[in-house]
Amino acid sequence: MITVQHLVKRFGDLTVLKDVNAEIRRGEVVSIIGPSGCGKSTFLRCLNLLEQPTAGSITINGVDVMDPAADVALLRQKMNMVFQSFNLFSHLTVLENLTLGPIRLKGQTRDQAETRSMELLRLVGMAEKADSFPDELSGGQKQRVAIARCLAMEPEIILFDEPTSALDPTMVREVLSVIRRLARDGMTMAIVTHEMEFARDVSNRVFYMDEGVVYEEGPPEVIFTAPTREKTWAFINRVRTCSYQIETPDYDLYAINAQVEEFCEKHVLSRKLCDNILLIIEETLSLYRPYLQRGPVKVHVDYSEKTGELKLVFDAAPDADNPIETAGEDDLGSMLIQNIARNVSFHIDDERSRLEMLLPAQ
Ligand SMILES: Nc1ncnc2c1ncn2[C@@H]1O[C@H](COP(=O)(O)OP(=O)(O)OP(=O)(O)O)[C@@H](O)[C@H]1O
Repeated sequence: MITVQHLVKRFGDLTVLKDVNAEIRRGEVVSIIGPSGCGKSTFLRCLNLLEQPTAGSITINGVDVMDPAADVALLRQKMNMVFQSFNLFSHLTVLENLTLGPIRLKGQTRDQAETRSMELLRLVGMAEKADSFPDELSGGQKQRVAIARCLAMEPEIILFDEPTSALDPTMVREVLSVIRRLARDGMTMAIVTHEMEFARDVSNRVFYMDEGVVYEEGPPEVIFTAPTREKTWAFINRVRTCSYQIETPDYDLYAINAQVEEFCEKHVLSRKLCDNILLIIEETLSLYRPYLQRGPVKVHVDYSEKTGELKLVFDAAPDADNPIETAGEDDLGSMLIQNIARNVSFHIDDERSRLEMLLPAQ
């Protein structure tokens, strides 16, 4: 339904979107997540030309929206947007906020527009407030009215730009329930959100944005539990991380230990976990000693606040073999590592080899 290719957006010297490629299909609910400032809202605003893209192409049902001859008003009806700050007209009643667009832009009669608007207000639980003014409503109520107003334009897709960021928790729930209801009814939606649990259970697909691109995309069960790329994993798990580079076989283990202890104290990790990290690093580095002649080994310690798990990654030259396998099953160090660590895995790609393992919190 919507195809985005090589989308670039610059603000002066700042390149926010470097090369965004994405597709949103009819009936899909896509959540867009990612660190603050990575360009999620900019991406959404480019889709309906609230921001003019610098380069690239966007098509909706095969129609190029960046064609200078494109009807931007019609496009915005098809891809209607719900904003964080509601954007209701404060001098109009709730009902008038809904009927304005259909009367002015879609040529509906007042009667037609009011009948449909009342149905939509019922859908979002706001019919009772039809004659109220926006200032008389809570934030959650305003946002539900804004969603009904958006629906009144019969969009093909709704773009939600952080629809709950300005709301307190009870109101977040009422707005999310309305969005869930629309998802059940098969509405196509793209939702920029910081509500991870919601993104997880409402979407068919999740885009994780980072570095100016859709860095990883997939079904929520993959993105939220087993993302394949490093930054997605770190974001999802709210990872605290530290790294050390070991250059020679005569590395200073005391200095590394002191840094690990400091990291553990800072993140209030248990004494036992800290001792296990120290032990595993010491044993693994000693297995890596022969490779240190050829190049450095980097040690990453990643602690996930969310799962309470600690991941250790040893990153070496691509010609390094799995040092645990090389040492053999009878090696004491290798036995210790296998006893304490879980999910020990070893991968090689063109540039690096990586030995990864998880240490349980308890
Ligand atoms: N109109 C603008 N002019 C200049 N810079 C802008 C403009 N709009 C956005 N930016 C910058 O672009 C970057 C991306 O902003 P954007 O709001 O798209 O990020 P985001 O991922 O939605 O962030 P958040 O999750 O914090 O809302 C930020 O550095 C922001 O300051």
